Amino acid sequence: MSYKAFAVDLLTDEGFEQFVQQIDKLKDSNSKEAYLFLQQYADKAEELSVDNRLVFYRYLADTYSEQAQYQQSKEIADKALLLAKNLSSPSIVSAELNYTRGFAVENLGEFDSAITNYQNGLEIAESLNDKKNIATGLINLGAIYYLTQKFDRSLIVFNQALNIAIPLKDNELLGYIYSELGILYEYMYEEEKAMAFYLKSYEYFQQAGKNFNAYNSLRNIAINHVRHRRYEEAIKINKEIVEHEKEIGNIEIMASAYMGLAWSYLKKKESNPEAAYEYLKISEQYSSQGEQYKIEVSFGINKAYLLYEMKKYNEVLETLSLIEPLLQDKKMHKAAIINVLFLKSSIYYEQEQYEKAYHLQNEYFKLGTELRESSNYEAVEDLRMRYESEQADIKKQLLDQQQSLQTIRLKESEYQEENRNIILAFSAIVVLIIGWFLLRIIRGQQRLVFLSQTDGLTGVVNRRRLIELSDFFFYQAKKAKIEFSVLMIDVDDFKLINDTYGHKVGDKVLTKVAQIGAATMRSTDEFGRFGGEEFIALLPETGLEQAKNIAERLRKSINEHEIWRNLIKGNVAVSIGVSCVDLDVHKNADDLIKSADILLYKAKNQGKNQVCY
Ligand SMILES: Nc1nc2c(ncn2[C@@H]2O[C@H](COP(=O)(O)OP(=O)(O)OP(=O)(O)O)[C@@H](O)[C@H]2O)c(=O)[nH]1
Repeated sequence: MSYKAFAVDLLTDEGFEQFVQQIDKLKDSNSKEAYLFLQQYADKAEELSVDNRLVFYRYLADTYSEQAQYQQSKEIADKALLLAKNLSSPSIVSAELNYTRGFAVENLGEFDSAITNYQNGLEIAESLNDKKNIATGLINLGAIYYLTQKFDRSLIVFNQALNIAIPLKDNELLGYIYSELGILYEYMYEEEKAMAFYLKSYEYFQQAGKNFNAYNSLRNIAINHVRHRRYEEAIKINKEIVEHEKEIGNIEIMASAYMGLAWSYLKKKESNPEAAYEYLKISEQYSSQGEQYKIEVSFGINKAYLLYEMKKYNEVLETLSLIEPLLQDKKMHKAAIINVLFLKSSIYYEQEQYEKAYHLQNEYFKLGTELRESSNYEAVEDLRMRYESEQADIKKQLLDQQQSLQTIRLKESEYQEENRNIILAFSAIVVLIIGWFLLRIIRGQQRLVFLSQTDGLTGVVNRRRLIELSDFFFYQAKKAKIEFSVLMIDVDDFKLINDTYGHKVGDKVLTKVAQIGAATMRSTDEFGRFGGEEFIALLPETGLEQAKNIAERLRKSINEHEIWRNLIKGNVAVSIGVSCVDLDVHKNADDLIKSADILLYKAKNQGKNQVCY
C-alpha cells in the first residue's frame, strides 16, 4: 500500500477512527510511508478536537522517531504534552506521549530526561489501570537501565512487564519484552539465552503482523552470529536484509546491515578490504540521514575500527575527533568512551608515541574496571535464576489451564518447526548497533594485553594480568560449571643460581623458564610471571587429571632443556602445585591460587623438582 493511495480528506474528527486504522496498517507495512503520509497532514491537525489532535501528534512524533528524527519527535511530543495539560481528566494518550518523548530524548543521549518521561507515563498508566501501557512503561524503563549498566533493575522491570503481558496474550507486547530481554542478556554475555529471546520476539512479532519489528529482531540475532565469527553466514543474511530495503524502510537497519557487511568482508577468511571499504561508505550514507545519537556514535566507532584494521591511522583519529564531542556533551554509557580510548591508545602505540599511549591506556583500564564493577554480574545472576524459574512456573500454570498438556506441546513443537523454517528461509540478520560496543570491548581487552600487561623481564604476562584473568576464568567456571585449574610454579634453589652465577644469569634463567613455560602451554592457557622466581599457569576448561599431566610435562620440559648447558652447571628444576576449582572450597580465584601455593610448598618440602596436587 502506498501513502499516495490514501484519500486526502480523511483527517477530520468524523473520519478520525478510520484515519487511525489506516495509519496503523501503513505503519506496520512500511514505516517510511507512514511518516511521509502523516507529514502531509501536519498543518490540518489544528482543526481536530483536542483529543484527536493529541492522538495525531503522538503518531506524528512516533513516525519521526522511527525515521531517527529525534529532535522533531521531541518537539512534537512537547507541543502535545502542553496541550494535554488542558484536558479535564488524565488520558492514556498522555502516557503514550510521555513514552514517545522519552524514547526520543533517550536516543538523543538525554537519559535522565528519558527516565522522568517513562516514570511519568507509567504513573498515568497505573492511575488508569491500563495494563498494556503499564507494561510498555516498564519495557522503556528496563531498556534505559541496561543502557546505563543497571542490569539487575533492568531484569526486575522486564519481568514485571512479562508478568503483565503473558496473561494479556498480547503478541506485540511479548515481542517487545523478549526483544529487550535478548539485548539485556547480550549485555550480560549470555549469548545463547540472548539468541533464544530474539527468536521468541521474532515469532511473536510475526504473529502480531509487525513486519518492521520482526526484521529488527532478526537484526538482533545477527550480533550473536557475528560474535561467534560466522562471517560468511553474516554476509548472506545482511545481503538478504539490504534486498528488503523497501519493505523495511528504516535507515538504522540499513546502516547496520551495510556496516555488518563491511566487517564481515574485512574479517572473513579471505579478507576483502576493498569491498569492506565500499560497504562502509554505503553505511555512512544511511547513517548520515538520521540524527540519531546512537547511530552517530556507533557508526563513528565502527568506522574507526574498520579504518584501524586497514591501518589508516590518521583517518581513525579524524573519525574519533568527530565522536568525542558527542561523548562529552551527553551521558552515553561508558562502553563508547572505552572504545575511543582503546583505539586512540592503540594508534599512539603503533605510531610509537608511547607516553600518550600509556596515559590513554591507563584511563581505558580505569573505566573498564568501573564498568565491570558497576555491572555487578553476580547479583544479577541470582536474580536471573529466580526469574527464569518463576517464568517457567507461570508458563506451566498457563498450559495447565488449557486442554491437555500433551496436545499443546505437540502443537508447540509443530509451530516451532514451522518458525524455524521461516527463519532459515529469511536467514536475514543485521548487526545490532549497540551490540557492537560490547563486541568491541572484548576485542579491545584482548589486544591491550600486549600493550600493558607484560612482564618487562620475561615477556610473559605479569601478575596484574594473571589476577585479572584468573578472576575471569573463575567467574566463567562458576557460572557455566566448567572446570578451571591453576599451576603454581617456583624455580628450585634459585637463590643459589643467583649467588653462584650472578643476577644477570639469574635473569636469563627466569627468561628461559618463561619461554619454555609459554611454549609448553596450549593456546587457551595463560602462562605468566607472578613475581620473583614464581610463575603461574592458568588452565581454563581443564580438570585436575589433565592439569597434573600438563604440570608434569612442563616440569620435564624445563628440567630436561638443553639451554641450561650454556648457562650453568647442571639443570634448572621447578616445583609445581596443582589445584582445580572446587566451589565448596574456593570462593574466588584468590582461594584457588592459595591452594596451588600450599601444594607448591608441599612439593618443595618433599624434595623439589616435582608436582603436587
Ligand atoms: N636474578 C633475579 N633474581 C631474582 C629476581 N626476583 C627475585 N630474585 C631472587 O630469587 C631468589 C629467591 O630465593 P628463595 O625465595 O630463597 O628461593 P630459592 O632459592 O629458589 O629456594 P626454593 O624456593 O626453596 O627452591 C631471591 O634471592 C631473590 O633475590 C629477578 O628478577 N632476577
